[in-house]
Amino acid sequence: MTTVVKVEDVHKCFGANKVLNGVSFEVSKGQVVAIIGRSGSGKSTALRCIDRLESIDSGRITVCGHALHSRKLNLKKLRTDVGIVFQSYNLFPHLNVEQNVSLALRLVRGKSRSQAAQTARRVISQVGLADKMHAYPEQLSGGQQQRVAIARSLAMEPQLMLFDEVTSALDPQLTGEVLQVMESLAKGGMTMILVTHEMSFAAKVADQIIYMHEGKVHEAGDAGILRKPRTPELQKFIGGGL
Ligand SMILES: Nc1ncnc2c1ncn2[C@@H]1O[C@H](COP(=O)(O)OP(=O)(O)OP(=O)(O)O)[C@@H](O)[C@H]1O
Repeated sequence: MTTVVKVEDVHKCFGANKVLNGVSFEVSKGQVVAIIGRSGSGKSTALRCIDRLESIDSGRITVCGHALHSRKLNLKKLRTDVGIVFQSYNLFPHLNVEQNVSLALRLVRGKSRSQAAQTARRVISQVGLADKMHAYPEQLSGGQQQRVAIARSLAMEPQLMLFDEVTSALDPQLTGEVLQVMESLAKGGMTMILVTHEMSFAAKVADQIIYMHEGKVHEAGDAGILRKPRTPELQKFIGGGL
């Protein structure tokens, strides 16, 4: 199986705070990996290192064939191969949905206005917002705005999608509609890494669960580790069950 992400013995400090303390894991093409763990365990930092939004102190990370430690790293190509969606949507308020999604296609991918609009319409329909094509962000719910943010990433045709707690700011109903889009992406074969607090979603969709604890991969495996955790730390984290 093709390896899309290889993280090897990664260490990272913020000042005296050791945030990643020897993290290693691999993600194969088409796999969905959920990173779970307590607040402050280093989940988001690990994810951000994969897109080179954070640099690392030691270790190696290879993503979609890009060696992130290489001096020859093509950051622009890395960023087009890897899509990342955050908790905050960061849409342009003065642009409508179609324009928000097509902007990067024109600026980064150099597509013509009509080519970009065509791709935008396809991915906006994919996230279930065909009827909101000309709406402005303020006219959309949080869940709809988050789906636009996902569409914006999809438009770049990434090989890997990273999701950093994308439903944390949403109420349960809106969370459901965003998770549904993520689930359909997973079923479509997209390689995905998600940092999430949605345990039942992780159990349902992820091929691999990574439990981070104090900057390390403390326990990893398929969804079975959520039903039968081996370590007291993961048992305690899951608490009363899914
Ligand atoms: N840019 C930064 N500068 C300094 N410290 C940071 C920075 N980013 C993260 N940290 C610290 O690194 C530690 C891990 O943060 P990180 O966001 O990776 O944790 P997390 O497991 O994703 O937590 P949460 O679930 O609350 O988002 C925390 O102690 C945090 O304060």
